Amino acid sequence: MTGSSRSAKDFFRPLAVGAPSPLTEIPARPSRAIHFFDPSNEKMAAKIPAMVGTVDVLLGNLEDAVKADNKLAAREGLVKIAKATDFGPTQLWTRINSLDSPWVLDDLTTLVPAIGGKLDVIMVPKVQGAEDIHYVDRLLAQLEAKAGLDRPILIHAILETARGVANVEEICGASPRMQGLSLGPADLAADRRMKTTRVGGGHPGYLVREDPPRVDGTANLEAHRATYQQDLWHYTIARMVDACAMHGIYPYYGPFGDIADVVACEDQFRNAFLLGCVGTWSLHPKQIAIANRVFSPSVEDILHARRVVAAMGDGTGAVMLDGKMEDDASLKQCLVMVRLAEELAAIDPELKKQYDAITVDEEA
Ligand SMILES: CC(=O)SCCNC(=O)CCNC(=O)[C@H](O)C(C)(C)COP(=O)(O)OP(=O)(O)OC[C@H]1O[C@@H](n2cnc3c(N)ncnc32)[C@H](O)[C@@H]1OP(=O)(O)O
Ligand SMILES: CC(=O)C(=O)O
Ligand SMILES: [Mg+2]
Repeated sequence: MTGSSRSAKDFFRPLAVGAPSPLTEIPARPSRAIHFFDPSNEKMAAKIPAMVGTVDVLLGNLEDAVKADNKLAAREGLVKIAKATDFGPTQLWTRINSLDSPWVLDDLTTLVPAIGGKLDVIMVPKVQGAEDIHYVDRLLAQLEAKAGLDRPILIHAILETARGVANVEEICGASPRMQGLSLGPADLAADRRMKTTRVGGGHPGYLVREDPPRVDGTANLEAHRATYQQDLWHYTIARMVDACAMHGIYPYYGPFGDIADVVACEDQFRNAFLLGCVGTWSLHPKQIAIANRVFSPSVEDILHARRVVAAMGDGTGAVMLDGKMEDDASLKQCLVMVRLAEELAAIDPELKKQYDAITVDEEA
């Protein structure tokens, strides 16, 4: 409840008479790829029904990347697609326009009555602090009550301003609707006055160089020295992950704009996965497979995790496995993997087959 002006006993009370009760726990629904589409782009929109079941989240984007002249068409297009499509296991999200824009009020007052029953999560861009979440929270409660919705729509915030990063913990704890956070590297870079011009990913100038070799104690500054590119986003992602974990919500990478560079995209996604993110964005259909692969634990990882679980028995003490010590803390890490695999297997039959084929030899 950090940063909220509500007292502890009021935190889970609905913010409007007749609004659905807030959730006390955010469900861990698989969301490896949040796939963006522009509902005003007829060609793109026509592909969406066939993508149901192939991606964990479909997100109708109304904000940046949608032309100002197309804002109304995007909103109406999303309503049309949502009404006409059975999303089955796939979640439907939207990214509304920023809270200071001329479009956001109509976004919310149109979408909630029209398709609120189908919308799982509303992504709010350029969130600066808890006050932005409080505003959306109350408005959603009023709109949900009016529309007679029986479950609350969740909120996902994009971390894309310096103030937002500084306030990350209070943003995560601002409402029981908070589902998660995504990194917004493009707007964040601009807001911080970083000197990059890319959408996510690394930069060749952001590096460390190995020390010069020394000859008789003297540095040879003419010698070749390897350089290692560093991750521009490590600090922000690490802050996001901690803030989300602290509040029981979910962190995500964000967009990787170099669509052609699938290798660097995979690396960036994997760094985020290893640091604790549960998913990422996909801007182009070819990024979906990358995200699904990266954000699903590998068969090798699950085999190892299950072996540790089997070897640890009741989960206390310490054992040796393959020459390494395993104990209560490594068991907990393995259980994170095993539980994630179970959640993913429940919605991904191909992955289920792979995980089911793993046999754990308890003597090994
Ligand atoms: C910083 C931020 O805010 S990031 C979030 C905002 N940005 C976005 O949402 C961008 C979403 N993606 C896009 O707009 C597009 O993918 C672009 C502009 C990046 C590339 O588009 P194109 O040049 O058309 O890509 P490309 O030619 O490879 O497309 C191949 C096919 O996939 C379709 N396609 C492309 N992107 C998508 C998508 N996101 N969803 C569904 N279909 C798509 C195209 O319509 C095309 O269909 P076709 O084969 O029938 O002609
Ligand atoms: C994700 C996003 O909106 C940004 O990078 O600005
Ligand atoms: Mg942005």
